[in-house]
Amino acid sequence: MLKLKNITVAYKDKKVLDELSFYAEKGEIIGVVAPNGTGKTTLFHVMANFIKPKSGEVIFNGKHKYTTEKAELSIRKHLSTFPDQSDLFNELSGVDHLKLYGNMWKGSTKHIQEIIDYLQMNDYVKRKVGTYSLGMRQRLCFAMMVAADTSIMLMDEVMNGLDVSNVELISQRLLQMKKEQKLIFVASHLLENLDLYADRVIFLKDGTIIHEQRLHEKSGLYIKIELKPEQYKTLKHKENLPKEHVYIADHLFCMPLDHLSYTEQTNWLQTLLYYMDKEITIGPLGTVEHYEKYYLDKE
Ligand SMILES: Nc1ncnc2c1ncn2[C@@H]1O[C@H](COP(=O)(O)OP(=O)(O)OP(=O)(O)O)[C@@H](O)[C@H]1O
Repeated sequence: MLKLKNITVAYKDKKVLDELSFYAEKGEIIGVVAPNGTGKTTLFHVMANFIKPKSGEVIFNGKHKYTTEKAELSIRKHLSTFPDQSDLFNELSGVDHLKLYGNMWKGSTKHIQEIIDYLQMNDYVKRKVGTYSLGMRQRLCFAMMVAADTSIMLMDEVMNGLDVSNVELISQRLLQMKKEQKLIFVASHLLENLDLYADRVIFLKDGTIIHEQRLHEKSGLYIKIELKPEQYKTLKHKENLPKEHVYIADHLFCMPLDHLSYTEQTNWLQTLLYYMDKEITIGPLGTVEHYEKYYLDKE
């Protein structure tokens, strides 16, 4: 559905994206993760044609590219981007904004009341946006995307400034839209939240995708335990650790369980229980752990 081919973007001589390639299908939610200033927004701006890459191309449905104004218009009918809070009109109401997006993309406003009900916006949606809190504005921005109802949605920092119950509400709606075969990109710093709904999480570094984590495929199980560097050193010295183990960001030891017999797994658990301070968990490496591995580890 959406292909990025060898995308390079540079601001002056600083390369932000470097020959980045990627393919995404409908019905996917893709998390985009990286520290501040790495290039997530730049990537979204290339996909939306707000920035022309120095080289490379964006291809929709195998053929449409941003080559002419006409081609861009036909792509933009199917693609919406998360509004910036500063783009909202303070003198208009939330309903006005939803009608605007509904009319512009879907050519209808009939579906808007359901969105208002779902996102629990009835109390304030008729008021001028200038009176909204940060969280109310953010919810409105998400509601505008839902009103646009496009097949591709680029959501930059969708969960910013939202409380726990709103994060949950929006997460559930994202899952519903995925079922409707939307392709949704979510750039977020709420890493654990991505594990709830993303199919894949891509990690950006040095202008490219350094890791792609597929969340719904069966992935390896690990015993995970917090260890101080001295404890890890002792463990390493005393035990014959398998080379596949990982020690992340000087605090988390992860011991792979795959390929071990039941007895070996039990023995390792007993060994590690000796070091337990807080808790031992068993599970696959999640987005948080990959993040720490790629961005917080020194080597
Ligand atoms: N118009 C611009 N001119 C010069 N440099 C820019 C411009 N826009 C972005 N950059 C630089 O490109 C890099 C990537 O910025 P980008 O906004 O894409 O990062 P990000 O990963 O979205 O960050 P954040 O998590 O803070 O939103 C940063 O170093 C930024 O300073």
